[in-house]
Amino acid sequence: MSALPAAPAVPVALSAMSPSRVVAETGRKGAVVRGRASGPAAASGHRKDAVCSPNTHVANITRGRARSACEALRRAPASRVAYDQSAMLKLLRPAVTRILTPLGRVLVSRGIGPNAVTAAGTLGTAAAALFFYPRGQLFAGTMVITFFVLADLLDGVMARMTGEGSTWGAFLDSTLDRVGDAAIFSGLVLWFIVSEERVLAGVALFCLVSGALVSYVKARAEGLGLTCDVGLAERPERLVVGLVATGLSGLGVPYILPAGLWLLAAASAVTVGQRLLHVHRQTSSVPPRTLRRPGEP
Ligand SMILES: CCCCCCCC/C=C\CCCCCCCC(=O)OC[C@H](COP(=O)(O)OP(=O)(O)OC[C@H]1O[C@@H](n2ccc(N)nc2=O)[C@H](O)[C@@H]1O)OC(=O)CCCCCCC/C=C\CCCCCCCC
Ligand SMILES: O=P([O-])([O-])O[C@@H]1[C@@H](O)[C@H](O)[C@@H](O)[C@H](O)[C@@H]1O
Ligand SMILES: [Mg+2]
Repeated sequence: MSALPAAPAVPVALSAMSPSRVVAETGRKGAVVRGRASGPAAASGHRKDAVCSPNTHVANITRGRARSACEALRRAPASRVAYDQSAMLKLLRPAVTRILTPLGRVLVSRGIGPNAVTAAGTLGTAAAALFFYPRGQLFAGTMVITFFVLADLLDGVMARMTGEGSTWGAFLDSTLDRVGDAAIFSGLVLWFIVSEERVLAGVALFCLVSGALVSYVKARAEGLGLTCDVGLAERPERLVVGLVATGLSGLGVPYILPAGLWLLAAASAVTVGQRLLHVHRQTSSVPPRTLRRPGEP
């Protein structure tokens, strides 16, 4: 996930930017393309920032790659490019970062690196989900999973703090997230099978698959040099809805788990649709030869 510009991002007359004025700001995960637009957009006093290749960390942005994504955006009609359709929980990131920073410092001072935290977080999440959930220990499982899943925020904090962020770290972080998510929803599927709740087993399976699809669409789009940082239910939203519903159900709250899972299934499906549309809008206005496949110069 990436930090968005502090002020609300608004559509900007990107076509008014000259490539030389497009600057890929790095140093945080999202690269923000900043330009001075002229015309009505400038007169309105709106910020002239557009998130460009937002899921790409500085370590894995080459200037050419950033430029290719920016070019794609630049060619798209401004009115058809949505810049800020992202989910709301990322607004909590600065506060969460402040809270986790002291812990990150302690770990770093003991020689623990971000990749170790990424791996430990995934191992803990997967083990807890596959141990507690199939036994119906939904509250205990949720508490342990919540503890480990927060490592996904801590690793990024540590990477930024130490300047040890790496392309491998970014890749590992995203890949292991898929393992953790799959374990959480597989644990629930197994529990529903054991308790003969076939419909809910199907809904949990749908959440697993659609959540993975949400992430895949974004990764594939970004691999092609496009942007896809949009959607109602990004990973933090999916986790909060899934874990709160499961945890409360474990405490005996009736109907909360089916309600949460159905909500999550619908929100994930909508998010896949939003992302497909976002990518389609970009591709329909970009000549095919400007799209790069990974590995192509
Ligand atoms: C009764 C109602 C109770 C309600 C309780 C609600 C509680 C909610 C509590 C907390 C919510 C916190 C949400 C925080 C959201 C923050 C938003 C955000 O942006 O999150 C993103 C994170 C991490 O994403 P990512 O991994 O992409 O970013 P990083 O910063 O980690 O990495 C960035 C770059 O760093 C580099 N790097 C990283 C790692 C590495 N090894 N090397 C590297 O180089 C690399 O370049 C990276 O690209 O997203 C998450 O997905 C984590 C979300 C956690 C959600 C918590 C869910 C828990 C919620 C509730 C559980 C409560 C259950 C209660 C039950 C009942 C109680 C009575
Ligand atoms: O696409 P999505 O699943 O909502 O969210 C994604 C996370 O799940 C992934 O682990 C992270 O590294 C990506 O940056 C992205 O934000
Ligand atoms: Mg992380």
